[in-house]
Formats: sequence, C-alpha cells, structure tokens
Amino acid sequence: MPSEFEHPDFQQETQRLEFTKRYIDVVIKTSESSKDKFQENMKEAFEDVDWLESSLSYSSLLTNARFFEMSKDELKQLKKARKKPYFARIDFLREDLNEKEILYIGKTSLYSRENQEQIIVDWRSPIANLYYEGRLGEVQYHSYEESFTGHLSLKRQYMIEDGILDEIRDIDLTTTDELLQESLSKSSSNRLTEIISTIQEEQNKIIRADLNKPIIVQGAAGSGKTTIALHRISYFIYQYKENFAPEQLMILAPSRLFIDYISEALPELGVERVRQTTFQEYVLACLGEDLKMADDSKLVNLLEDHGSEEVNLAAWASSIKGSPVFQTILTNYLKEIYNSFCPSDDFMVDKFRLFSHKKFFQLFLEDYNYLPLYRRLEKLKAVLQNDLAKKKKNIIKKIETYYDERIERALNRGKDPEKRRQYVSDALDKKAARLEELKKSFRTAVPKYMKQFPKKSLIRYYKDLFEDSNRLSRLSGGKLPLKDADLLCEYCRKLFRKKVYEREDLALMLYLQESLFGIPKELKAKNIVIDEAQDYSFMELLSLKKSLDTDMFTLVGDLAQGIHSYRGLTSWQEVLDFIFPRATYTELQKSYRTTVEIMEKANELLKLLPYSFPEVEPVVRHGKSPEFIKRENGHRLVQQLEEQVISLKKEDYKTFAVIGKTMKDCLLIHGLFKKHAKLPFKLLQEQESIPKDEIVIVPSYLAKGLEFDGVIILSLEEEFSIKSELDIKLLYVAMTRPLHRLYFYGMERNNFIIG
Ligand SMILES: Nc1ncnc2c1ncn2[C@@H]1O[C@H](COP(=O)(O)OP(=O)(O)OP(=O)(O)O)[C@@H](O)[C@H]1O
Repeated sequence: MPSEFEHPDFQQETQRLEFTKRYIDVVIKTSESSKDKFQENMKEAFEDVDWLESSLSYSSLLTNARFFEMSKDELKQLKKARKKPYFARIDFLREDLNEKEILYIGKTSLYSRENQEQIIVDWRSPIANLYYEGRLGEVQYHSYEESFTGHLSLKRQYMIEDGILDEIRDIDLTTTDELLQESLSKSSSNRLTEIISTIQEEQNKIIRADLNKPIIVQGAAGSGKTTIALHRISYFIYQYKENFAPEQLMILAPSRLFIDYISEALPELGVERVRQTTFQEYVLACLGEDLKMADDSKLVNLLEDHGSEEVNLAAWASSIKGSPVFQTILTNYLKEIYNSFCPSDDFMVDKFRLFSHKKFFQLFLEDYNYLPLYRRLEKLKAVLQNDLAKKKKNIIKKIETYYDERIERALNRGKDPEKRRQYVSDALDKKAARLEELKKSFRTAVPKYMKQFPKKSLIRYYKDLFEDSNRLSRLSGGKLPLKDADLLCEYCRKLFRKKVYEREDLALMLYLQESLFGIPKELKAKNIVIDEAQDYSFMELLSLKKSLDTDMFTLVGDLAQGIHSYRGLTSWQEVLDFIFPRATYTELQKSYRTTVEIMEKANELLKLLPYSFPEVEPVVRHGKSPEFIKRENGHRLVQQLEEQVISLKKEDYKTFAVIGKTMKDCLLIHGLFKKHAKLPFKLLQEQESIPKDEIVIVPSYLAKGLEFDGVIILSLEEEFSIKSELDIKLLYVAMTRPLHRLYFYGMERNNFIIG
C-alpha cells in the first residue's frame, strides 16, 4: 500500500479537501452568476455527499447561508487556489478559549459564508505565523496590538497536486523538513517561484519584520534574498490592503532581464501590480528627460582593459560621484542656488511697495521650504498676485484721491480762470494716464518681478556644477582636493560634449531634480524594495530616499557579489549610519540554492577576498562535486558542451547555462554554437527574457541573481585567473548559480583561480 494511506487521517483529510474545493466552486459560481443563487449552488454541490462532519452538516450549511461580495482580486486568487487550496494545517488551543482551532493555511483566505469561520487562513495572517515559527507546545502569536498564548498540538503539511491529496506529513522542528528538501531537489524552471510552504524561520523573521521600519539584509548567494523580498511585499500588501494600493510599491531590479526572471513569482504572490523597474528607468522617468545614456560598460572595460588609464579614470570618477562627498557638494550647491534667488528689490507697483524683498525671501527660504525651488516660485508668484489683487482697489483709490485733491485745491485757489482750467485739464490727463499705466502694471508687475529669477533646466544646473573645478572643490568643503576636482570636471565635460550621461550622473541629477523641480506625484512610491542593493552607490540610495520622501526601503544584497564595487558599496555600515538609521539589519548565512559540494568550493573563493565574509552554510543537500574538464576547440567544443547538457538532461535536469567571464567570450562561444550546435541556445543580453528550453549563454555579471540546474563555466580567451577582487567576485557569482551541477571547462585548472 502507498505510504500516504498509512496516515490515519488520510481519508478525513481527503474529504476535507473535497469539501474545500466544492465550496470554492460554489463561491466562484455564485459570484459569477447571481448572488441570490448561493443556496441553490450549495445544494447542488453538496447534495450527493454523506461525509460531511456534523459541524459542517448539509442542513447547517444551508441555514443562514448568505453570499458576500468578493473583489475581483479575491476571486482571481481563489480561482488559482482551487488546485491547491492549502499546504498546511495547525491545531491550536488558545489559553482563553475552550475549543481547539483547526486552521488550514493557504495562499489566500476563504471564509465560510454561513458562520464567518475561516475555511482557509491566509499564510500572511498573524496566526499563520505559528506554522512558520512555532514549535509544538506552548506558543504565542501577535495580532495587531494583542498577543495570544496557547498550545500548538499539530503542524501538518499536505502534498496536493492538481487538487488531489498525495501525502500528509506531521512535523515539528525536531524532524528534518522533508518538504524543503524535496522542494530544493526539484529542477529549476528558470524562474523564481513562491516558497510559502517552506519559508524558513530566519526568512520568516525578515518577511514579517516591522513593516514600519526599513530593513537591510546581507544574505549569502542563494539564501533566498530575492524570494524573501517578494514575499515581504506580498505580506505588506496584505497587512496594509486598506491603506496602500500595490501600485504605490516599487521593486528596483538590476535589469529588465531580472524583472523577467522574477515575473513568474509575482502573480503567485498577488503582487504583480507593484511597479517593477530599474534604477535607470525610474530616474529617467522622474527627470522627464530623454537623456542619452552611455553604455554601462565600465565593468566590462575594467575586466578587459584594467590596466588602461582611461578605464581607471572612469572607475575613479564613478566612485567619487557615488560617494558621500557629493552629498556635501550638492547640499552646498543647492544653498548657493537658493541664495541666488534673493531678489534685489522690493515688489513695487507704481510708487507703492507691496512686498519687501526680505519678506519675499523669507517665505522662499523658510515658509515654503517643504517645496522644491521652482514650486516655491510658483507659490510666491501666486502670493504676489493675490496680494496685488487685494490692494488694487486701494492703490487706485489713493491715486485718484491724490489727483482729485490737487484738482480740488486748484479750483479753490482760483486766480486766473484760464490757468485754472489748464491746470485742472492737465491734472485730469495726468490722472487718466497714470491710471492707464497702473492698469498695465497690474497685469505686468508680477511677471516682470518674477523674471529676475533664473530659469534653467535641470541639465543646465547639472552641467554648471562641473564648469569650474575651483568652485567644485570649494563646494566640497575641502573634501575634494582641487587636483581631483580638475580631473573630475574635465572627465564630465568631455562626456557632456558628447551629450552623453552615465549611470552615476543619474543619482546626482535625481537629487537636484527633487530639490529644484520636484518629482511627479505618481512616481513617488511609498515602499521600495531594492534587490542586488550592494551594487548601488551611497548617493544612489541617498537620492532615492530623499526624492521618494520615505525611508520605507527593503534592501537585500550580498557584498561578496558586489561586482560593481568600484561604484557600489563595500560595507552596509555607511548606509545604516547615514541613510537608514532606523533600519533593522539582518544577515542570512544559509544558502538554499545549491549543494554542499558546490557551496564548499565557492566558499574557498570567499576566503580570498580582502574582507572577512563568514562562510556560507548550504542546507544539507548533497550532489556531485564540481568538475574541471579540459575543453576542446571549435566544433569539438560545442559537441563536448552539448554532450554534457544531454547527459544532464538524462538525469532530468532542465535548465542550463554556459557562463563566460565577459560578453567577449560569450560572443565567441555563441558564434561557435551558431555554426555547429544541434541543441537550441540563446545569448542573453540585458534586455532579454530568459528562454525556458534553450541553453543560455550569459556573461558572469549578467548571471547575477539567476539560477540554473546545471552550469558550465567556460574559459575561452578570458580566464578567471587574476586574483583581483573583481575576478574573484565574478567567479563567485558564476559558481553560485547552479542548483545541482557545476563544471569548469577550460584549458587548465588554473584558468579558474581555485580550479
Ligand atoms: N525556504 C525556501 N524554500 C524553498 N526554496 C527556497 C527557500 N529559500 C530559498 N529557496 C530557493 O533558493 C533559491 C535561491 O533563492 P533566491 O534567488 O531568492 O536567493 P538570493 O539570495 O536572491 O540569491 P542571489 O544572491 O544569488 O541573488 C531559489 O530557487 C529559491 O526558490
């Protein structure tokens, strides 16, 4: 007899599953047809069953049965849930209640329409935390401000495939989690999936960590950072569904390729409506400018031509533009710009002083300091206009009175009638002319006054910053020596002459844009998740925080994979100290992706890095050790690689990558594949989507974050042999991509540092 039938509750659980599925069907059917048909649909669905327990008896199902509205989203989730309505159950007796609660945990919740009991509890609900955290015995969970204590007597997992119950397992923390092992031993689909049934305790802590605080996660390769970040968004949306729309959240991924990679997990988690973009795309949208961006080729240049002065200068410029020095420079620069908006004169109409320049500047600097510069000007323009409108009548009156009095006096003085007549007539003309002039002034005074303020574009302001190296050095408060300022200005001006900008310029432009012109409201996300955060510079993170006006960030990254560290971060401390002081900082050391054998080999590389990275602990799953294979040339090499893939396919592995160090090597092997390959293949570029059934050829730096069942690291003309930090990190990235198998194909072992 199959083992699943050995569980004493198997029959009962099968019926429970059947009940749930039928109930879901009724709810779906009712919501799609007429809401009054709920009772009728119930009758139809349950008439033939004799297995309903007394609590769920047929007649009780029908009494008081009412239908409640469901939102489109809820209905969509429920339809998806039908194949696997839940994955676990917990039995919990709350201290203050008499009856044990039996809770089935699934991706989405389902309430009984009769008594509001939960048929399925959402995995994100407070009580479901007991499944992820609680050991059997005395436990506690928190719901909103309250905490509940009680006894957890059962944790049960279900293997349900296509709506059929295959297996039941009762677990507690002392048993090894077979479900996790099973899920990890599966082959990869080239896409990230949800892991709600196997979320581990330390991961759960991050997913559910205080949602009102930023969080920084330093996690080893394959520790589930991306996965957890997506689950945290899902958790956030669930907790704050009343307050936030998913569109107000944003995921910043390293490339379009990466967005495609995570896209499969998003609908599963109900977070597909979250804005998904890259840093560059986002900033360009904020700037509203169609800037020509230079290829982000610094990394490649550093790899291919690391000795050259030009390449080193470019990397140096990146590091400076990304560093905190620019926070000082921009703060001082903005101060200068603001001060240049102090008007030299008071606002006058005719001879009347309506607004002193001092008051104007005080409003500009202080009262409206919550607005970007040019919005303050708009506001002040409106203030002047209002003020003028209010005082208009009075001014006219004053002028009229002035002339009328003079005329009056002239009439009364009365010596020479002719002279008097002339005088009065002149005065009347003057009055008319002045009033005419005044009318004109009323129309033109404000625009004329506002004209004195410079109207420059963001790009102009940005370029101006690099016009004068003396000033740049002065703005840095001495932190950027004149010699360096000279170099940097020259470097930038050269780029600007070509009308090209680099990624490193974007952070600084964003900073200025926010202070000078503001960011469109619809782009102001309220909660931001950044994956591969180690590749962001200090200024990029700071500008994002400033322009979005929130510190609600989830940053996940791994410094050991910081291949952009020439511009990126080398420690989280600076970020914690100066950008996100409220952040919770956590580390994940366990890796779920790969086998013990592969991880041990990759750990050898970590020891070569100049920082002390703790060794990554693989979850115990064994496989074959990584293998070095002497490669052939030309068509024989293609044949060799194809044979390797075919033999892996025979072992039921499905996704494969050939990883070269740079695009140059990848293009070479791609050329050979084009000529000789029999199996389908694809060269991955930044904007591509990842194919499911083709051998993927990808340079190491683009493979970051991705995973494949089998990985072949190939060295053709390029070797991973210089023990530079960058080479080590790139090889580390490549070596941590496989789930199951890793091969090094090269001419000799030392093509691969630790080969
Ligand atoms: N609790 C878990 N249960 C099942 N699978 C898991 C779990 N945690 C992580 N995984 C799997 O481990 C793999 C690595 O996860 P993920 O890509 O999120 O890691 P990462 O830390 O972002 O990796 P990298 O640093 O390489 O970008 C994925 O296949 C993911 O599904």
